[in-house]
Order: sequence, then C-alpha cells, then structure tokens
Amino acid sequence: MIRIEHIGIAVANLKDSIELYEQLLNTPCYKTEVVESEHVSTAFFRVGDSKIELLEASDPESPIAKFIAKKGQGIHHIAYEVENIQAEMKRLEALGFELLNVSPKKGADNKLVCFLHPKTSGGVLVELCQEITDEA
Ligand SMILES: CC[C@H](C(=O)O)C(=O)SCCNC(=O)CCNC(=O)[C@H](O)C(C)(C)COP(=O)(O)OP(=O)(O)OC[C@H]1O[C@@H](n2cnc3c(N)ncnc32)[C@H](O)[C@@H]1OP(=O)(O)O
Ligand SMILES: [Co+2]
Repeated sequence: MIRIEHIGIAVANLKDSIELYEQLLNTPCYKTEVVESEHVSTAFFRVGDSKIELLEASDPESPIAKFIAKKGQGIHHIAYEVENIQAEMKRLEALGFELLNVSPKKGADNKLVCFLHPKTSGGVLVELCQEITDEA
C-alpha cells in the first residue's frame, strides 16, 4: 500500500455536504464526478497527500442509499493507493480477503478500483486504487 488515497464519506445531500466540507477543510472541492456504474455522485477535496471523497446515492439501488438507510451518514470506506492492483488483489485473495469484484473496475478520479468485503477486513470496507496512466 503506497498511501491512503481517500476516505469515502456517505452523505445524504452532496450540495449541502460540499458546503460543509469547504468550511471544515478550508479548501474548495476540486472535482465532482458521477460514477454511473456505482450509482453515486462524488465530490473530492485534497487534504495533504490524501483526499476526502463525498458520496451521494444517485438512485435507490446505490450501495450508498443502502448504507445511509442502515447506518446514516458517515465514513463509508478507506481507499488505499497500490502500485499494481492486479498483484494486490491476488496477494490479498490468497490471504483470505474477499474481493467484491473479480477484476479491477473503473472508479472515480481516473482510477482502477477493487473493493474488499468488510466482513474479511475487520469491519472496514476497503477500496484498492491504482492511478490510470497513459503508459501503453
Ligand atoms: C468506484 C467509485 C468511487 C471511487 O472511489 O472510485 C467509490 O468509492 S464508489 C463507493 C460505493 N461502492 C461500493 O461501496 C462498492 C462496494 N460495496 C458493496 O459491494 C456493498 O456495499 C457491500 C457488499 C459492502 C455491502 O452490501 P450489502 O448489500 O451486503 O449490504 P448489507 O447492508 O447487507 O451489508 C452486509 C454487511 O456488511 C456491512 N457493511 C455494509 N457496508 C459497509 C461499510 N461501508 N462499512 C462497513 N460495513 C459495511 C453491513 O453492516 C452488514 O454487516 P452485518 O454485520 O451483517 O450487519
Ligand atoms: Co472511493
């Protein structure tokens, strides 16, 4: 794991939460992005070497909608940047961590991502992220 890439926070209303976090962090949201495949709208803030990712459900099917219905707003996942996501997935699966996607999928903010089931990672939803570069 290279670093904590972002902390994902489930929010009920992205616009209100962007305002709250701009006040809290004293820094502007640098990007908003809809990730259709995950049924989420996201907003990003830089904090040092890491980021805060706010996540609003874009429809009732969203994992964020289910999370908020069950637990309310709050910390949803921790994302770690990795050098080689395929190698990390293989390493972690061999150690008994449950992968929630069999191959890396396109995430927000120009990343390939894979999630680990929280029941195998100490109750914390973990996201692995690898930056998508232009290298062939
Ligand atoms: C990719 C775009 C963006 C990015 O950074 O690039 C994102 O981060 S998108 C983020 C949204 N997408 C996901 O979260 C995908 C992975 N998540 C899932 O596949 C599900 O949410 C899953 C499997 C974690 C839970 O779904 P399920 O339908 O099983 O919901 P349950 O409520 O039945 O949960 C089962 C069990 O897990 C506990 N749980 C659920 N969510 C979390 C969580 N975020 N952190 C910790 N624990 C969680 C839940 O409490 C249940 O436990 P139990 O003891 O049975 O009550
Ligand atoms: Co994330």
